[in-house]
Amino acid sequence: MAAPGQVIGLLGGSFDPAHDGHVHITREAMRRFGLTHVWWLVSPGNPLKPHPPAPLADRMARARRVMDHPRVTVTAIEARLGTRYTAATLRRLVHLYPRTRFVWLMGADNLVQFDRWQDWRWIMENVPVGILARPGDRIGARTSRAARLYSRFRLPSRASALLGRRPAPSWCFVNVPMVSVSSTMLRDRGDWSGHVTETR
Ligand SMILES: Nc1ncnc2c1ncn2[C@@H]1O[C@H](COP(=O)(O)OP(=O)(O)OP(=O)(O)O)[C@@H](O)[C@H]1O
Ligand SMILES: O=C(O)c1ccc[n+]([C@@H]2O[C@H](COP(=O)([O-])O)[C@@H](O)[C@H]2O)c1
Repeated sequence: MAAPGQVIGLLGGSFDPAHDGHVHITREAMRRFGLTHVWWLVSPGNPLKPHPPAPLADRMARARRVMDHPRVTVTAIEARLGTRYTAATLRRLVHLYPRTRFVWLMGADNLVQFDRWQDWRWIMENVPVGILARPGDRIGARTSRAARLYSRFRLPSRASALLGRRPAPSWCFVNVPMVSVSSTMLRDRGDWSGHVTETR
């Protein structure tokens, strides 16, 4: 699945459902962070979210319809590995693919609460992190605890293309054009409730 020399961006998410915002940040991340590939890690369930998402098979099917790019793979690898926490997933991937470079990708909203993630410092210290602007979260992200504690490891956005080749800790925030869609918005509009009412 991964080959030596590749620089693979990992976009973890509930994808409940996948939408144009995910597609947009994936394309921007490939361009800005010098990634050769991106994997969408469709999560068995975000450990911080109280309600379980739609069935994994439905979210995978929708994600594969929405994201059509030869260098993007939609995968349920966390379900296969039996991991739910990102640090555990990354530990396994780094072990399985020692000659591949990984970059953890996330929207700015996740940097705001990153210090609540399990072993978040391990993530910062072992895998470069690429952060993409999201409506409403740009300032909160840049002033977050994680951003402050790791401020001296921040790569300036003009050097973002180097992120995937740098040793951790290294993180970079890029101010990409923003798309305001969210899965919450789509669920609230009734556009998605797994296989039961999906119309697309
Ligand atoms: N419009 C967007 N702009 C920037 N980042 C986004 C956007 N939508 C999702 N992301 C990022 O994609 C990753 C996966 O997101 P997720 O599947 O939780 O979608 P979501 O729209 O945030 O869902 P929900 O509304 O249910 O919280 C996260 O890192 C999130 O920050
Ligand atoms: O590891 C953690 O503690 C942790 C806490 C919250 C979220 N995550 C991961 O962050 C990614 C985005 O989650 P979500 O639900 O906002 O799409 C997804 O891969 C989750 O598994 C991970």
